[in-house]
Amino acid sequence: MDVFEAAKLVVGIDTKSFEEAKARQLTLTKPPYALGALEDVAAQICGIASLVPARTPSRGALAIFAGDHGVLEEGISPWPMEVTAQMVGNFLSGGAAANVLAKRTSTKVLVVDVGVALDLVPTEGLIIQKVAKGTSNLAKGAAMTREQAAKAIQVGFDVACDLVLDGHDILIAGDMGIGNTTPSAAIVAFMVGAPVASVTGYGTGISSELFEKKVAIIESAVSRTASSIDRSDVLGVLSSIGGFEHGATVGFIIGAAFSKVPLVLDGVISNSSALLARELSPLSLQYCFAGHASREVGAKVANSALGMEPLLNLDLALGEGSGALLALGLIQGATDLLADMATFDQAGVTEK
Ligand SMILES: Cc1cc2ncn([C@H]3O[C@H](COP(=O)(O)O)[C@@H](O)[C@H]3O)c2cc1C
Ligand SMILES: O=C(O)c1cccnc1
Repeated sequence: MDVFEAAKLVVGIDTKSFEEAKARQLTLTKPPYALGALEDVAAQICGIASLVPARTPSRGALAIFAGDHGVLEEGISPWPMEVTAQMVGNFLSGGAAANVLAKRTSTKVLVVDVGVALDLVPTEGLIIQKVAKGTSNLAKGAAMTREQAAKAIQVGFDVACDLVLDGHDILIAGDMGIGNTTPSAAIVAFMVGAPVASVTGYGTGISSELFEKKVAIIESAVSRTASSIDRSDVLGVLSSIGGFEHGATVGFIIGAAFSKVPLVLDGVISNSSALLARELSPLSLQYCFAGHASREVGAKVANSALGMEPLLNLDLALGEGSGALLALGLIQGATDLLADMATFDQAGVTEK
């Protein structure tokens, strides 16, 4: 299905189930609201499932969207481009942080090559849907064409729908792409209208000198974009300052909402992408959880602009889906609590 058509068909979560879940929390053997944010998480899961109590999501799937970035030639990351492809190999052989955390929650790990510069060998667990071999350098002009942006969004949407058809009941957004905190900060600055320096982070750990350079490059790309593109023009924004991972993540978010399954956002790549998904499909955000507050400052700014409270704050600065995977256990626990705790009546506990 065409993702842009699907985006218009996304419906909001079931508010009746959401409210019913909130009411049920008050009947469980605990002081009112004692489970804090977990009560909201469980209610949101019930709203998504249109069922109270909802079944706990137990078949998670992490899609790691991988792509390269032409802007790397400006020296905005200390790591060479080939690390993207090398890390794809690491994901496929199970050695990355995301693999270790995915194993703990029996989450399937899928790598989607949406624009890695090097040719990858077809392997089990790898989907090759290269839009191009890396983006163009956004410091010099548009990062991609509008057609490429649309193609990346479609890839992410298709991956989400296929995973749900395969029986996955919660999706996790991951990323791999050396240099990708640069387009992420550019997207946040442009979409939120915040000063670039206030949304740019240190990525993989850059020096303060490199940070100044990163800010200057993003500032010039954002002002080039602002002169000709409107915030509601998602293809325009992506083509000007985005990455293929961002495009795919936009589609992945819409695909989850269209398929009525929850999706856990990770760090600054998925948070910035969610700002774009909101333009195409505002209701799709009702299916999203902010997994964590990344150390990358743009992630925090994006989450607050989206009105989302991150579930964890662990000072992670990794991406890959790592923070979202950690939040998955928490979402599962919250859903279990609503379903399995005894009520005051059942347990014979006196209510105040
Ligand atoms: C070995 C390694 C593993 C990673 N896993 C995720 N990232 C993360 O760091 C990169 C973004 O940071 P920057 O914009 O500073 O390059 C992305 O690849 C992201 O997925 C990694 C980076 C490295 C080096
Ligand atoms: O916020 C993130 O996900 C992040 C931070 C640093 C490097 N890569 C990703």
